[in-house]
Amino acid sequence: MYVVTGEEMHRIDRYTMEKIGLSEETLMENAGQAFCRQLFPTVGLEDRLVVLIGTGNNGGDGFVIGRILKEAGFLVDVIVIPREEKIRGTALKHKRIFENSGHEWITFREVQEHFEQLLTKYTIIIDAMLGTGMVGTPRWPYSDVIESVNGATGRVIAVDIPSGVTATEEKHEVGINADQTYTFQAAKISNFLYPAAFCFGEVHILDIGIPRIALENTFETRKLITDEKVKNSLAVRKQNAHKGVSGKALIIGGSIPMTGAIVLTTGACLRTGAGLVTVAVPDKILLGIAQKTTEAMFYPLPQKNGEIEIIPSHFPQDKTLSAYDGIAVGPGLGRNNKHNLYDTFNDFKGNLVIDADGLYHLVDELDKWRGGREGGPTIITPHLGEMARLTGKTVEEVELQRFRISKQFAMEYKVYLVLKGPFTIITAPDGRQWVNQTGNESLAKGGTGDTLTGMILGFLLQHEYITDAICNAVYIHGKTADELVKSQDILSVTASDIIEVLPKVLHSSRYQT
Ligand SMILES: NC(=O)C1=CN([C@@H]2O[C@H](COP(=O)(O)OP(=O)(O)OC[C@H]3O[C@@H](n4cnc5c(N)ncnc54)[C@H](O)[C@@H]3O)[C@@H](O)[C@H]2O)[C@@H](O)CC1
Ligand SMILES: Nc1ncnc2c1ncn2[C@@H]1O[C@H](COP(=O)(O)OP(=O)(O)O)[C@@H](O)[C@H]1O
Ligand SMILES: [K+]
Repeated sequence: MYVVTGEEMHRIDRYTMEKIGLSEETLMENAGQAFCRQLFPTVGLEDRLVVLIGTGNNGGDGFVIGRILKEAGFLVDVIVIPREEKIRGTALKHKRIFENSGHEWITFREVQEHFEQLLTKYTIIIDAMLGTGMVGTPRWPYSDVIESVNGATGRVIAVDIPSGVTATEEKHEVGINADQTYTFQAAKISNFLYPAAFCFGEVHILDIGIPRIALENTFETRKLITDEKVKNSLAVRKQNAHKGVSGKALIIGGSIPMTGAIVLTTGACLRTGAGLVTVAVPDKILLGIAQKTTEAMFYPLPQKNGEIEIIPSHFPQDKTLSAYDGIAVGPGLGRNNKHNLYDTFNDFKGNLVIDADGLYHLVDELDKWRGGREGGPTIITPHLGEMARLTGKTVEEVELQRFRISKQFAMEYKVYLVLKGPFTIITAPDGRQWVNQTGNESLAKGGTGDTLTGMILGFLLQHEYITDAICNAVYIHGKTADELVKSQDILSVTASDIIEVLPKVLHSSRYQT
């Protein structure tokens, strides 16, 4: 399942037409047919439907949908919003097919005076006005129609994308608030960017017969993490495994005011398969942490200002770091001391995960990190605020362009970047991206990110491919929240709950059918 911009989708369409030879007319017919196949089980003969049609190919899809619904005997009105003569090209062909089949449509001008009143009679409103070809903000009369539809009571289903929303990382002013969006062939990028994401409602991605090669050959990969991908890529453990080959993890952090974070990271790391976990914390808080992490071992360090110092002499590569396969640094680390992350970890050969306060300190040494470190891969897991700090942008700027900004950063600093939040985006140093769809707002609570860090580290120790490990951790993390809200109020979920249900969710993800 791919995620595309409008421009990329147009390139894919062109490839399909020019290189493969499927005509636009056929694709439009397929799109309308696929839309109706999805719609039919949800409509009854008592429903009153309306299809709102625009000038472009989105409107062309609307004529196909209108024709199929009328042929099937549904009560459906078709309203052309712009002036009729503006309809051209393939959309015009399908308008003629609609008319030649003996069906009638009306113009918006005819009903403009009582349009809002008219909308109240429809139980289903199909929005085929503006698609991925829209530029800027919707002009009149679309602007008024969008407002009226948003005030109507019927179920609103957007064709391909809610009208008014662009398939870009640009801010949109006004858009249809759809209950459902039936989108064609690939998810559209704005589906995962707020506030546009609010407009989409429940999304269904429908196959309209564009061959896979057209997608693979025409844009750089941006994909959804699917249930199937996770199921097929979860790590397995060999029968003759022992703790020494199941991954040795070192988790660095914890401070006097923040003891819980590292407990959560450690718990999650163990629950995702780590063979041995060692926790590096200030000696003064070791005992308290030890009481909560039965299986962990400890690497106590002198505390200064209630925190540890990450400097090469505290973590010598040959005597200490070389014993570990993976390291996570940052949970509860604190911000009082100065650290030297780059020189401490540059030669470390395993995977290095940097989170939370680790990212806070990373900002001070960013220049050194450009191009990546020498020893091995680095994974960073910022939320929007941390990403804003890393890039010197505002949170709003990052939120609007999460894909573009992640990609730029991951490629420049040669890191695997996990930009957290609803629809977490994972970017590899070569620019490939994956979008996660699991999880919910119950995760908006302190400690849930610390848990994710432990899961990422745990999976990195098990998986062959780094991107599989990260995607699977992010997906399972979200799925624990989805599982928890089935029986627990959305306000009540805690980070500890995630660790508690993790074994069950991991098991069910592995064996799901
Ligand atoms: N090209 C293809 O192969 C296929 C395209 N399909 C449909 O085609 C859509 C894309 O078609 P188009 O590229 O024609 O684009 P649209 O259908 O989004 O419409 C663009 C039209 O809207 C007008 N327009 C642009 N910006 C506007 C604004 N701000 N205010 C008012 N009017 C504006 C333009 O003058 C143009 O006529 C997709 O979303 C999808 O629904 C499907 O039929 C499947 C196949
Ligand atoms: N509204 C939301 N929907 C889905 N996931 C969310 C939402 N809010 C937060 N999350 C997830 O919860 C975690 C929060 O991480 P973070 O902000 O680092 O928390 P902390 O630092 O307190 O541990 C991330 O994995 C993020 O993707
Ligand atoms: K639309």
